[in-house]
Amino acid sequence: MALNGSSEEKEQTASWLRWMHRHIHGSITEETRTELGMPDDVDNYGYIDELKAYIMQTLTWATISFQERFGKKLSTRAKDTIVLEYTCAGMRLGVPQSMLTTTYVDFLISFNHRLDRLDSGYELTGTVVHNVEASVISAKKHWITGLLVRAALMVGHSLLPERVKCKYQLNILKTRMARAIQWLLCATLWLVYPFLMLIPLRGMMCLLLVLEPPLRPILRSSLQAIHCMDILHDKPVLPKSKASETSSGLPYYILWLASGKQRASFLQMVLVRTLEAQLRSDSWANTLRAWLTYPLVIAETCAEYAFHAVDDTARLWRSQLYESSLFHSGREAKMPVHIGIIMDGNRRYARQIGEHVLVGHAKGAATASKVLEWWLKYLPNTVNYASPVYPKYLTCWAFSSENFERVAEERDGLFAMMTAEFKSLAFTSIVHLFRVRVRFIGGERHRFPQELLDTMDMVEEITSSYDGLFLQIAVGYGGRREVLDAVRSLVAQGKDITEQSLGMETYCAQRGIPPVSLIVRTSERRTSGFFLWDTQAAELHFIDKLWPQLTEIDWLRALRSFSTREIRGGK
Ligand SMILES: CC(C)=CCC/C(C)=C/CC/C(C)=C/COP(=O)(O)OP(=O)(O)O
Repeated sequence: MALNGSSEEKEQTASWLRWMHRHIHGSITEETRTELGMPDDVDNYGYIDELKAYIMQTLTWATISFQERFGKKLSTRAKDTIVLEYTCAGMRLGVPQSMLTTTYVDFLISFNHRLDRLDSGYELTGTVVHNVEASVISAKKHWITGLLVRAALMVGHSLLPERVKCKYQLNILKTRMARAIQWLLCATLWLVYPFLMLIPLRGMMCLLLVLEPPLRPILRSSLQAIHCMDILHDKPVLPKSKASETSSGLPYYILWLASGKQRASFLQMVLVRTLEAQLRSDSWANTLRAWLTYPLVIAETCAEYAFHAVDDTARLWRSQLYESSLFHSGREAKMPVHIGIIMDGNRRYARQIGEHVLVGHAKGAATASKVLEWWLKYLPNTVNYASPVYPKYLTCWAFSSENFERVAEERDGLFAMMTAEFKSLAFTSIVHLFRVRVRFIGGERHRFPQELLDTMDMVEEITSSYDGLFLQIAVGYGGRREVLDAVRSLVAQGKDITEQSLGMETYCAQRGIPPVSLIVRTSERRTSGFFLWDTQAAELHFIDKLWPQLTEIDWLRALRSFSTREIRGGK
């Protein structure tokens, strides 16, 4: 599951989960439903929330056990993150937040408690387990997949908590021989785990498609199902046309298989190229052409990845150097308390790469998510973060009041993009891990589409109890408008307009957020009215790059630049 994947990736993951959900629902018989006291409600997919929470928690347990058994020992933070990933997925599937946990310690308590309740209350029985097992085993598939599915069931079962394992025995594990095979499988997995981890999940799926062509239509149709569903509104996430074929005539799932958290891994790419060659081999002449050019295609992929590997290593070293000079130099680095970011240059970037302006905005949105990652990345390992030496407040200016005047196509595209990004924010594990309270500031709400407004309300609501860090997103924001609103509010309250009273009415002050200490802006050297009142003492840091080109080093450089400035506040 993508920790910081793109919002599109998260939409896909959620829709995928919901799609599987529907199928599992299909395997639950009327009898089981009555026995479990499940409501007959189709919208609920036949699951009571308790059972959904139980499934999410079992998966959480299995993932953590898998990592610990076959991979490396996990830190508390890593475990917290896994718990949160499933919590976010559970929330997207409609499990009430109160039934899920945000830390590993709470997860253990809650999981054991849930198991106790399931044991003593209604019998969860092996029926559900056996029905799922039967439907998985009996589904029509090629022998390779059949074997893999059995192996996955065996390994998966070995990862369950002891008390669940002995209660819900799988049919395929009844014989001594099967249990010996299970033991062997686990031992083999332990040996090959480090190599397996080099191929991400999408690479594995690609490998399966290479080995077993009958699976291709299944992936195509399930991806169509994924693309056709948006978890909150049950409507298409991507236009249907995108789900069929790419411009080169290959199925759309190729693009999906070739994507990854940041860049697809090398082995994944080799597998994608192999699958492409197979897919192109639809006639004698095409087969010959595809396989003759195959070595060249692979050589090109190797060269591309070698270049990226050098580039990435250099970047990593540089950011590590910056990081250590900032955070580990022995003295406490001086940090801005509140950083305000003006993202500028998306359209120019799109023009530079010869793409539609919305592609520039999409790249810009990806950079905004990366900034969130960089902001949180250097924090100490804690959910109850309280260190005074790190920027606690971050404000990103996403949409200005002037942006309403852009052409309808761009404006509507931006609205759709912001809706997807903000929705994704609500289900981003690091937001919950660091207890980031998200709030939106700005005016002219009536000019935004209802879906965007609902999404903003939902994000604010989901994070309303958090107080670790604060993320403000300015939408429909204009500096003059903010001052005007403050004055109008004072007049309406019949108060005197003084420096002090006006200072209490700004968007930040109303939320208890301190004035901005550092403004970071890309590509231009002006502040365009950003927090007109609350930036009197703000330091400015301009970056001569377009917003989508921003890197982690630029972010660290901004922090370092602030830490070296002498700030006397006029004294
Ligand atoms: C999560 C989150 C905060 C998402 C925000 C989505 C996003 C990237 C909004 C930026 C929109 C915008 C008007 C950027 C300025 O570039 P420009 O269009 O003015 O480019 P130009 O200066 O080249 O014309």
